[in-house]
Order: sequence, then structure tokens, then C-alpha cells
Amino acid sequence: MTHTNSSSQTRDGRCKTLRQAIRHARRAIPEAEQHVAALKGCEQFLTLLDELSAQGRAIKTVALYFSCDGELDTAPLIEALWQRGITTCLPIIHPFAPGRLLFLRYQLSSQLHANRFGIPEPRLDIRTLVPLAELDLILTPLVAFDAQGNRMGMGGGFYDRTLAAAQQSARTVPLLAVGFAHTLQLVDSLPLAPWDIPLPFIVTPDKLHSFNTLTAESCPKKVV
Ligand SMILES: Nc1nc2c(c(=O)[nH]1)N(C=O)[C@@H](CNc1ccc(C(=O)N[C@@H](CCC(=O)O)C(=O)O)cc1)CN2
Ligand SMILES: Nc1ncnc2c1ncn2[C@@H]1O[C@H](COP(=O)(O)OP(=O)(O)OP(=O)(O)O)[C@@H](O)[C@H]1O
Repeated sequence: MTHTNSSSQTRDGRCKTLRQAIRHARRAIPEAEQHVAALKGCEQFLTLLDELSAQGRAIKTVALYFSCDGELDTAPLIEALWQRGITTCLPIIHPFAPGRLLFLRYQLSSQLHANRFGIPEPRLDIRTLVPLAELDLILTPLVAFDAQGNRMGMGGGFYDRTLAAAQQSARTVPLLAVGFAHTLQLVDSLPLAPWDIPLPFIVTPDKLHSFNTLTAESCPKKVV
């Protein structure tokens, strides 16, 4: 028997229902609206960078992703970061380790090809590999987020594993993870899992959301 009542569904079932609804809603955003939203998201993100820089936290290397499936488009942001001389990276699906990502330097001349999900990614070239320890900030895709900075992704656990690995690595400054999403991706509550790592910042076109998810020593002052 199929249960439609969300409280009687399993966690996996609730995730699936929510993912489907939000992925459908963001794909339905008209192209012109998507374009304006991406420009606004870019501006919000640059404001965060300026604020971090004013606090002495220079951001030189940023991992982003190539947007798909109605995600808030990162293209204007990537261009803006290039103009600021910031090194940009894109994820590739790890060739051997299931569920893992690698990050490769991405520049205008980089050749992209579609991975097994149809998402453009750079060709694996070891000379362009950027270790997690060298990233200052990771822009994190998400399907849904809540008012506490929790995120739910596409269901592969790729970013959960990446954020966990970054937390466990011996970094002097913790990797700053920033979500990037449409406003309609904010939900009242998420089916959380023990491995979920909340984000300190989530950028939407209309707002920079900041959350108290960092430890005191790693937390940049709140940006209001
Ligand atoms: N733009 C972007 N790039 C990204 C991610 C992302 O969320 N957004 N990822 C974040 O982790 C990774 C890819 N993760 C993904 C996980 C599931 C599906 C997906 O569409 N799954 C299908 C069915 C599975 C299949 O085709 O094998 C589906 O849900 O319908 C896509 C990407 C790396 N790159
Ligand atoms: N830190 C981790 N170590 C090992 N496995 C993990 C970790 N985090 C998540 N997973 C596994 O990944 C699977 C997918 O997790 P989940 O549905 O939370 O992914 P998601 O947040 O939607 O995806 P993503 O992080 O790629 O955006 C789960 O089955 C879980 O067991």
C-alpha cells in the first residue's frame, strides 16, 4: 500500500517526494526570470565576498558547479569571479571512489564534457587538480534548505561526503561552504540525516541568509 501522508512515509520517501516537487518547481521558472535571478544571486555572493574580505578572510580559490535542472545559474558568478582574478574550480565525479568528487581548475579555455548525470564537467587532467585543502570556499548545490541552514541535495551524498572530508582534514581555516539557491527552495522542515552538515551561508537572489553553524573561532561576523 502506498502512503501519501508525509508523517507515515519513510525518510527516503519524504526526501524523494520533496526532491521531485522542488526540482519540478525550479525547472518551471521562466528563462527570463532565471536570468534575472542569477544576476541577483551573483550580486549577493559578491557582497558576501566583500564582507569576508573586510574581515580579513581573503577568498582566492572557489569551487562552484555547472548549474543544471533549473538550479540558480552560476554562469554570471563564475565570470564575475574571473574578473576579480579568483581561481575557480568545478567538481567531477571521482573516477574510482563511489560517491566522491574531485575539484579541477576551471578557466575559459577548459574543455567540458557531460558526466553520467549529463552535467558538464572538465576532463580529468591531474595538472588541474585542486586539493580540498587549497579551496577557500565551496559553493554547494542544493535542492532544498531550511531556516537553520540545513540542506538536501540530489541524493548522491556527494557534497555531504565532501564537506565531511573537509571538516576532517587538517586545515588551518575551515572550508567555508555557501549554498546557492532560488528562494522557492526554502522549506519549513527537512527530513534530516545524521551525516547532514548545515551551511553557514546560503545565497538566494533576494537575500544572503546567514546561520550560526560555525564554531566561534571559524565564524566570520554575521553579515546582515
Ligand atoms: N549542478 C550540479 N552539479 C553537481 C551536483 C549538483 O547537485 N548540481 N551534484 C551534487 O551532488 C553532483 C552530482 N549529483 C547528482 C546526483 C543525482 C542526480 C540525478 O539526477 N539523479 C537522477 C537519477 C540517477 C541516475 O541518473 O543515475 C534522478 O534523481 O532522477 C544528478 C546529479 C556533482 N555535480
Ligand atoms: N559523510 C558521508 N560518508 C559516507 N556516506 C555518506 C556521507 N554523507 C552521505 N552519505 C550517503 O550518501 C547517501 C545520500 O545522502 P543524502 O540523501 O543525504 O544526499 P544529498 O544531501 O541529497 O546529496 P548531496 O550531498 O550530493 O547533495 C546516503 O545513503 C548516505 O548514506
